[in-house]
Amino acid sequence: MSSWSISITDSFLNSSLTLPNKIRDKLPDVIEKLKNNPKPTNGHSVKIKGIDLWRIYVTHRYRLFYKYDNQWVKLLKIVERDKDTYKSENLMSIAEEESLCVIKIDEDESLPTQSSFLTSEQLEHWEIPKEYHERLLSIDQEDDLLELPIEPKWIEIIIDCLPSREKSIEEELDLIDKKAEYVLEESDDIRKYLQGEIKNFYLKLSEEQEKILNQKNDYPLLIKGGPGTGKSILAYYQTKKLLKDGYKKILFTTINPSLIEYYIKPLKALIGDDLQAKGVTLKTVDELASEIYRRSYGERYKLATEEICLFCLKSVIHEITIIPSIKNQIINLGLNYLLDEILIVIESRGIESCDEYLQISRFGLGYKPEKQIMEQIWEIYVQWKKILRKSGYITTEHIRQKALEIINKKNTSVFNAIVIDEAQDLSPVAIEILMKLAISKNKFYLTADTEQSLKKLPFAWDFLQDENEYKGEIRTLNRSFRNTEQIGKAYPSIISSVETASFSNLRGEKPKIILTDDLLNQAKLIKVFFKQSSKKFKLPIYTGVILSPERQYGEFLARQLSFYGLASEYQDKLNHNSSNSCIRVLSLESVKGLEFPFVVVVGLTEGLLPNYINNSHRDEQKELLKQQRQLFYIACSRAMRSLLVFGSKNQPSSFLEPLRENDYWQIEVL
Ligand SMILES: Nc1ncnc2c1ncn2[C@@H]1O[C@H](COP(=O)(O)OP(=O)(O)OP(=O)(O)O)[C@@H](O)[C@H]1O
Repeated sequence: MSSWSISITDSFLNSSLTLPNKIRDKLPDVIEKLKNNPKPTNGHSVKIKGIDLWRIYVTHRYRLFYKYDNQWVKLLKIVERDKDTYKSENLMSIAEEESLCVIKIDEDESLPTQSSFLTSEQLEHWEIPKEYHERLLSIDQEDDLLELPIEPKWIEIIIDCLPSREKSIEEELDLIDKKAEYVLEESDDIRKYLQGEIKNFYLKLSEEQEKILNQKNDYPLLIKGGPGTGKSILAYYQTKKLLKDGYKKILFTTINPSLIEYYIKPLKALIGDDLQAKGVTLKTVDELASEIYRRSYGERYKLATEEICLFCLKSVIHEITIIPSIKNQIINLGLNYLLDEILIVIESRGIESCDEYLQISRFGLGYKPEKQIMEQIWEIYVQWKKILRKSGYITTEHIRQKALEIINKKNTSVFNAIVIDEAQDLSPVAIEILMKLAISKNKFYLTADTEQSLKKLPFAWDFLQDENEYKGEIRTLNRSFRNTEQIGKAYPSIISSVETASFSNLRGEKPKIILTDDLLNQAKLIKVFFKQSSKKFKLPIYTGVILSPERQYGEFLARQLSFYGLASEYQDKLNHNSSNSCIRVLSLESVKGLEFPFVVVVGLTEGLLPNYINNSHRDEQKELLKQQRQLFYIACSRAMRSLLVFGSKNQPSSFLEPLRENDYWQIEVL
């Protein structure tokens, strides 16, 4: 009876593709043997001297390298036995294998020996789409492969299928060992995968993730954790589990449409292409709220942009009759502060009267005005709303409030379960809408990290705990999977309050900060950084991104890099599209929830990061500074394998100070 579970790596799957068909068919048997007993006592395996690594014969020519521990056998890679396979000393001693029981099979189907870098036969055999063949056949070394504008998945398959040229097999297997593992439920699933019957395998969750997923809860559940701890992953698996448990109508939601777009692929991989048919709705709160609003109030409304809101606010302040000294104080607060006060303090919480406004506990904005001023702000708010309405405009917050009123009146709960990712950026009204749309409050899952809140919103969870009947449970994820150990140690030092989580055992370079005011040289250095990172981690160069605090700066870098021969493109918030053919330059604000192998953050310069908003109160400046520090923290935490930051030499950012005090960053002045 088998007692070991099997996990696999992408490299194992990719290298299985190199196998001739007859040998592929042998894999389930080999895996079954390992399931029964992965130790050399099984009569088929050999331990590699000096390291915790084993190999088992697939056939005379092919070896499967694996590890085992805690009742799990992890299949790393299948390697064809040639002179390269046993480059290293430890692996050289194969004489002992000769006495083992070897599976003898006719290996005629093996591939022809290679003359050029890649051959059409190989590409066909590895099932690389035809459209890429011409470009792939034109290259003559591995480095060129990394710069081809084709989907990263195919480049990774080719790299895994080719014999390693630079690294020893031990080094290569060590790298593979640190990558994600997937669960192979049945030995025969590998054959089904190779025949196209199975498209994906499920990730092997960590113990803490597994525990949260299987927890029986009668309350809303909040899953907290720092960047990269797998909160989104858990949200996907939670959705899958809910379906398995028989829940028919599930809402999966998050903060904006571009993140919804990003989630579609992993959710489909886990659940299937027909999400809607399976009962999973993927929508933002605002999509849901406007659907509800339109059903009652019709389609004839215009959504007020920030510019319109500010313009109307300016005209109200200009025209309103109040004591001049108070008016001056209000003007001194600044239009941006006033708009935040209206949208974040008043509307996002659904405040309906001046009394209520005066009594609420403060959060979000740093500065609390005096009572007299607050009364006038309320008056301005009422007038501002009237002007907006007269001009046919409404705010997103207004739509949410109205939708909530409708839901409260009509009791239109529709979802059996709701999963919310990035809940820290949803307002109390938004969360309340979602709670009301859930038929049962005990199937309500949120993930959040308050250190990653980009808005000045209060954390709706705390608010709901205080003011509503929804008492929930909180669970925390502690292990981060995203970054190398070096990046994982460095970015938390940007915010002193953040504790370093426990990190994956992936290793890389310490992240570098280069201080220079020579922007042309900066573009050249960025190109070198991407080239070196891509080569070091054997990942396609176009998986790298540049994150900029300012559009013009970003556009300049995109132009300059393209000029230096590395195709690059600036993409704004609304125009994100993951490209395989250029380096993307993105705004700092737009990368929440995303991750990239190589990240360059530019603009660590006083005036850019942080960028002071003039005219705001001193307490408010402090809050703004905190927000921008968080933005920098989030940007750096997106980097999976290598991170480079650029700042000014002559106007260094104040955010640099705490980073000089530790040993986690390499700081260089040019
Ligand atoms: N058990 C696991 N094994 C391997 N990789 C994992 C595991 N859990 C998560 N990951 C990987 O870690 C990375 C981060 O996961 P995820 O995006 O879910 O984190 P997050 O907590 O939502 O991060 P953020 O708050 O920064 O958005 C992803 O690449 C994911 O595949």
